[in-house]
Formats: sequence, C-alpha cells, structure tokens
Amino acid sequence: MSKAEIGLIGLGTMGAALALNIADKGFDIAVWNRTTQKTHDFHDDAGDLAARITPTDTLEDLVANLKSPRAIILMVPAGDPVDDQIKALRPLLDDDDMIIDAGNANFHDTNRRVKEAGDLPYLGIGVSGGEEGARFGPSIMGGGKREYWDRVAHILQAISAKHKGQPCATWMGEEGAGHFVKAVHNGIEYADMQMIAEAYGIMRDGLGMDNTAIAETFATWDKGPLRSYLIEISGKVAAAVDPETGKPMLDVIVDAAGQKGTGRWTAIEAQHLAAAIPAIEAAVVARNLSAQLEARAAGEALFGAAPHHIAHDVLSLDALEEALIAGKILCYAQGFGMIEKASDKYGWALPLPAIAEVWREGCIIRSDMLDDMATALREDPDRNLMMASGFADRLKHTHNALRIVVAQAALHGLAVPALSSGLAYFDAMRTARGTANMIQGQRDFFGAHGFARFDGGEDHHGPWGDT
Ligand SMILES: NC(=O)C1=CN([C@@H]2O[C@H](COP(=O)(O)OP(=O)(O)OC[C@H]3O[C@@H](n4cnc5c(N)ncnc54)[C@H](OP(=O)(O)O)[C@@H]3O)[C@@H](O)[C@H]2O)C=CC1
Ligand SMILES: O=C(CO)[C@H](O)[C@H](O)COP(=O)(O)O
Repeated sequence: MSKAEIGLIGLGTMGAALALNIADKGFDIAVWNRTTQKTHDFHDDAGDLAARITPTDTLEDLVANLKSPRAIILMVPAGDPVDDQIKALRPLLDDDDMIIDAGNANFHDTNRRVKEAGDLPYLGIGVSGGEEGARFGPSIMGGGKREYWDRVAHILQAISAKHKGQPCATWMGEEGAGHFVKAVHNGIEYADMQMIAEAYGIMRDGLGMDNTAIAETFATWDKGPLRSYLIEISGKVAAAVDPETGKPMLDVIVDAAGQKGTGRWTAIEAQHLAAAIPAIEAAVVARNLSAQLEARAAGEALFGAAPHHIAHDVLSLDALEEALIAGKILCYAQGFGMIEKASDKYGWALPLPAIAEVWREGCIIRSDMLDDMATALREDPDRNLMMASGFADRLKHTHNALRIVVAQAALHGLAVPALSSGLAYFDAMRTARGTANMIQGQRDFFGAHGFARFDGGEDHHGPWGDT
C-alpha cells in the first residue's frame, strides 16, 4: 500500500469518526491507538473504507507509513495525554512534519505547545459536531501559522460540514486562536443548553406539561426562529422512552450535568479579559450546582419545595419561545463580545463574521440564526450583536417575554440562572446611567482609589473625612 496522506492518533469516539470521514473523502490515512486491539477492531469494522486505512501498532510504524512532509492529527483527551503524545512523537519526526491537535485543548496550552514546537509545524484546531459531525462533516476552527493551515486545508475543508457549498473549516489566527474560538463555542453551547433546560423546567414544573407535550413544543419551536440542532435534539430527548423501564428517558436520567472543562475555561478566560459573559458563566455555575444532589435535597427538605405551578394565562408557550429567542441573542452577543476582546488582547485579528459562518453547519450550536449573525457581523464586526438592526428589532419584540418568564420563574421558585443573567445583561446594556458611581464612591471612601467626575477630571476624591 502506498504511504498515507495523513496520520491520526486516538481512535476514540471522535478520532475513529474523523478517520472514517477522512478515508471517505478519498484520503489515505494511517492510524494508531494506545490500545492496539482498538486499532485492529476499528480497521476490521471499516468496511469499504478499510482499503484507505493503514492500522499501525507502533508510533514508529505510523510515522513510517506517512508521506513526507507528514501531518499527524492527535485526537486524545486534553492536558497530559497531548503533551505525552507530542513527547513520544517528536524524536520520530522530521523538522517539517506537522502535529495537529484536534481535541479540545485549553488555548493557553496550545500557545505554549506552539512555542515549544519551535520550527516544527504545529496546529491547534477546534472540531465540533460530536461523533456524527466528526464522521460526516464537523465545523473546524483552525489555529497556528497560516502556512501550516494551508498545507492541510484541502483535507480539513473536504471533511468539514458545508453551508450552501461553503466549507465550515476556517483558519482563525495564530497560536491557540482556533482552540480559543472552540472554547467560546463550547461556552455558548453551555448557555444555549442551559436556557433550553430552563425552558424545559418551566414547562415541566411551572406549567405541569408531560414529556410528550414538551417534546411537541420543542418540535414546534424547531420550525420557527429557534430552529437549531440543540432545540431539535432536546425534542428528541424529551420524546425518548427508556427501553428498560418504559418510562420517559428524562425521568430516568439523574439531574447532575457532567462537564469536561471547556465551559469553565471560557468563564475563567472571560475574567482575564474583563469580558461580560454572564449567561455563559451562569450556565457553568448551573452545572456545578446541579452536581450537588444531596445538598439540594437537604435544601428542599429544610425550606420546602417552591410553589412552582404557574397559571397558563400568566405564561404562554409563545412567551417562553420569545424568551428563549431573546436569551439566545443575548448569549451570542456576549460570546462574540468576548471573542472581540481576545482578538485585541492577543493580536489575533479574529474574523468574527467568518466565525459565525463556520458555526452555521456541523457544530453543536448550529442554527438558522447564525446565518443572520454572520450577516450582521459582516455589516459591522465591532458592534455588539444586540445592537445590530435585525437583532435589536427581535429584542425589542421579545425582551418583554423574557422579563415575564424570569419574573414568573422567580415568583414560583424556579431557578433560571442563564435566562435571568441574559435579562440582566440586556437591562445593563440599555441603561445609560448605571449605579457604579456608588461603587466608585465606596472605593474612594475606604481606599482613596479616586473617581472620575461628569464635570471633568479622572482622579478626584470625595469629602469623606467630613462625613
Ligand atoms: N466526544 C465529543 O463529542 C467531542 C470531543 N472532543 C474532544 O476530542 C478529544 C477526544 O475525545 P473523545 O474521542 O470523545 O474521547 P474518547 O474517550 O472517546 O477517546 C479518547 C482516545 O484517546 C486515547 N487516549 C486517552 N488517553 C490517552 C493517553 N494518555 N495517551 C494516548 N492516548 C490516549 C484513547 O485511547 P485508548 O483506546 O487506549 O483508551 C482513545 O483513543 C478530546 O479532546 C475531546 O474533548 C471534541 C469535540 C466533540
Ligand atoms: O466539544 C464538545 C462539543 O462541542 C464535546 O462534546 C464536549 O465534551 C462538550 O463539553 P462537556 O463535556 O463539558 O459538556
């Protein structure tokens, strides 16, 4: 067999699907996995595609089976496994061979690895779409030197999702820019999922709807402005029945959300950047809180269950849909605002409209609304998305519904942290005169930190000694 065009390490959920996708698009690929049996099982199960796949038992064998200059994709868990693989590979590679970390790396690690790689070509690429996306067309966010991206772009664009024929695989910028954009994607994913879960909670506990009615509602919303992969799968999750018990799946799944860390990375980085992403942060906190099962049960025993039931004439499903539309716009406005801040801080010149475009298909947050976001960001990438005319009009029409949902949820003891953070962000961003003058007064009172005055000057002090 002739040498392969590209190599891949890590035949887990994503790596296996990505390798099949690459082979399916006509590229010969050599693969290696830490557990050798998995490599052979993978090859045995590859059907017609097996002819394009070279299974290898050692890293030396993998490297020997690749065309020079080589390109090797890592698809292993973030952190030490990536560093360990780089360490093991490095001595086997020539100077112009390339390592491509396609997992969910923390972009600070990618920045470091780019530096440590020196002249060895290194790319950090964010891949989104889960197993199905990896197999049939993910969204790909590339980071590293442009010339390195250009070397493999023909493969990455061929395997990516397409929006009206346009590949959803784009170079985002130098160093860890691709992994940064993927982290923000995941932060938005967390907030989008959390807001949908909050709407589910209002339907289940507030409006007393059963899973079938909830599933139908999501299916209806998926035909309107909320049309998106996450709304679609939420309807399917709500409709699914547990084959073991015959109960709705949602009634057998424990209400404690897992997380691998990308949302947390985004929240932490937002603090470093002084970026305002409250809905995303609220979604991360909500996952942390969800894990406190025993403490929450103790809280309910101590304080009693909240009243929950909301009358249907007070809160309609239409209002809930509008609240989700408003929440979604506000959450994306926050995410894109954070990307803009990072672009300035790290000097990446991140292409905001192209980011919206690359998220239109293939990734977990894909939705019809992203196409409109791409258009709005093309018109003016520096403007907060909530101020773009199309989105401002939608917010003018929907923010009152968000207000009603948050108010009713608060009155009935239903926690809606992401929706209420979205509303607070909206209200803060449409308030010219805020309340931070009080904070500045307090800071100056206890620490002589100084404050600016409306009538001029930056470093004034108050007459606190006289009070
Ligand atoms: N699952 C998803 O939906 C998505 C995942 N990702 C990212 O893709 C990457 C892979 O995830 P996923 O495929 O889900 O993970 P899996 O757990 O399914 O697979 C992990 C793979 O990495 C290998 N591996 C684990 N630890 C090491 C190590 N220390 N050294 C060498 N190889 C190792 C495993 O080999 P072995 O068989 O020997 O255990 C396995 O092949 C992660 O960074 C993840 O965050 C990105 C987008 C979506
Ligand atoms: O990157 C992804 C989707 O885009 C992965 O599925 C990731 O694992 C999701 O994050 P978490 O496990 O924290 O929910």
